[in-house]
Amino acid sequence: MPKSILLLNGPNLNLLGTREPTLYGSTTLPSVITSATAQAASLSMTLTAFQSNHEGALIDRIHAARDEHVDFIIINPGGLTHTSVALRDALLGVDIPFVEVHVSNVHAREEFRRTSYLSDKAVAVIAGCGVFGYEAAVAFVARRLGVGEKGARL
Ligand SMILES: O=C1C[C@@](O)(C(=O)O)C[C@@H](O)[C@@H]1O
Repeated sequence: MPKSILLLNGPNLNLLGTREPTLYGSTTLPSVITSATAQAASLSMTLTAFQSNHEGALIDRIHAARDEHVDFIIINPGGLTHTSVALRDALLGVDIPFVEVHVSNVHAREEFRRTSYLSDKAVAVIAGCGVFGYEAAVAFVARRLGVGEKGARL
């Protein structure tokens, strides 16, 4: 079985590419997903993507990931990063390792964006690299899982 990644995007990330472009750039979410899917395949992994503007839908998708034996989750929780105990509990509940990604540098913005309900439980946190953060996350997960690129482990 190839290793599998679930790429989750939370509220408002469907607007990526058109939303506040000075902060988030001009690359759309479908484009990010197409690239990440191809990148994962090139590293002998599968990648499934899901975006929702609804906290409960994201939680349901995380629960389903356990039944699907997903190996790693990459999540940009959007604004739920700073508010959601329930999303934290879902990720801890399924016990699937995850990487937290933010397109913008959340530490260089409003004070409330410096608090994350997920970061202390994430294997890694990537912020401020623009949409390259997703590519970095997929490459990191491959190394962590010991696939692709000579099976190097982090
Ligand atoms: O929706 C988002 C996007 C974001 O997660 C990012 O990718 O930089 C940062 C969050 O603070 C914000 O609410």
